[in-house]
Amino acid sequence: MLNGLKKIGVMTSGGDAPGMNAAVRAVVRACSYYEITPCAIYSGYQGLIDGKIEEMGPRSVANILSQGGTVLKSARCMEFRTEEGRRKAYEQFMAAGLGALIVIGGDGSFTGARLFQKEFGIPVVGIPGTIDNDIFGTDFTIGYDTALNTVVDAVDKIRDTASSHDRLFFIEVMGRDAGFIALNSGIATGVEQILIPEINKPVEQLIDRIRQSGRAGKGSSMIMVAEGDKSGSNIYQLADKVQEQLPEYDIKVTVLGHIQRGGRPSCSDRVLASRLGVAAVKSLKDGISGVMVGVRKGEVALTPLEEAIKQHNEIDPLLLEVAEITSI
Ligand SMILES: Nc1ncnc2c1ncn2[C@@H]1O[C@H](COP(=O)(O)OP(=O)(O)O)[C@@H](O)[C@H]1O
Ligand SMILES: O=P(O)(O)OC[C@H]1O[C@](O)(COP(=O)(O)O)[C@@H](O)[C@@H]1O
Ligand SMILES: [Mg+2]
Repeated sequence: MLNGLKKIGVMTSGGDAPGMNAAVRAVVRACSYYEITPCAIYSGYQGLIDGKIEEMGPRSVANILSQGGTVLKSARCMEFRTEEGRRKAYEQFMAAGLGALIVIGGDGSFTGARLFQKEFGIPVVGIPGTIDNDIFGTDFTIGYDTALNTVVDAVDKIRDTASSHDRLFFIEVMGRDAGFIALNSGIATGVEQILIPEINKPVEQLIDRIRQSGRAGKGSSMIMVAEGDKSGSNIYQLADKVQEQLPEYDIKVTVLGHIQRGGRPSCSDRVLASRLGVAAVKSLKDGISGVMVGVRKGEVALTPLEEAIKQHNEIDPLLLEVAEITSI
């Protein structure tokens, strides 16, 4: 026990992501290593408000490293968005004797954590866990690599049937606000077009490119669409618009959905989660809070939560160029 820090609470919050368990395990084991008592807070901020808090030890996290989902459960909690909800959470936090909080989640969870620190002086540290990879201050978020592999596996299968029937497929992947999954998995699967929220591509341009692909001798085509793309009001409407202009094409739509959030974490995600879990505990132990732990250029790096929330990772234009060049 250092700096008078006796107990750290850890929770997972927002959309779950493969590798969250590996992060929980690392936090719990690092706490035990530094003689701090780790406490599980179940179901995110909702569990904190409801006092679902339990002491853990190194054996409580046995065999969760390789499991998808989160053993701590996750939630989207409206009540924590209110001052009253956060006060209830504070009361439970103090009643459990906690001295600091580690939140594994996305930008929304970090916004809540920052408010919690600001309003009640609770030291908080964030660990980026979301498949979307849309958190500023880290090159990779926990769950992203696994989700990419899941998408690549699924899209390869779709390519088999698309090419057997000479069909045009629209495939929707997750990414409410960000196109990282779509862009990278799209390059990896050789799709013909990639639509992402960061780039506004007019439907007419998309149709021209599909026609060009046809003229170039392509029998099948796949269009990767990030959930947050605004080319149509949704992927079905977009496919309908294209079908109107290209009646000769046999068009199908596949929405990959929550399959992308499940499954055993990849090796990269397990290592990333382990590194960040340990780094989060070390940071609190050293008296540093109000930050997110991430990895930049291969090194663990701390970013003020405020920056992690407000800023956004940019799409690499060179990747867009690679997608364009390799799909002709
Ligand atoms: N502006 C906010 N103020 C307080 N709490 C918030 C805020 N935004 C999000 N949260 C809390 O964080 C939870 C997770 O946020 P959400 O955006 O759903 O997921 P993620 O953390 O993955 O981005 C929310 O359900 C809510 O409890
Ligand atoms: O299961 P839900 O709550 O519908 O969440 C779906 C969302 O999960 C995400 O994959 C991740 O979102 P968060 O990181 O904000 O939790 C989004 O791209 C997607 O819109
Ligand atoms: Mg989010």
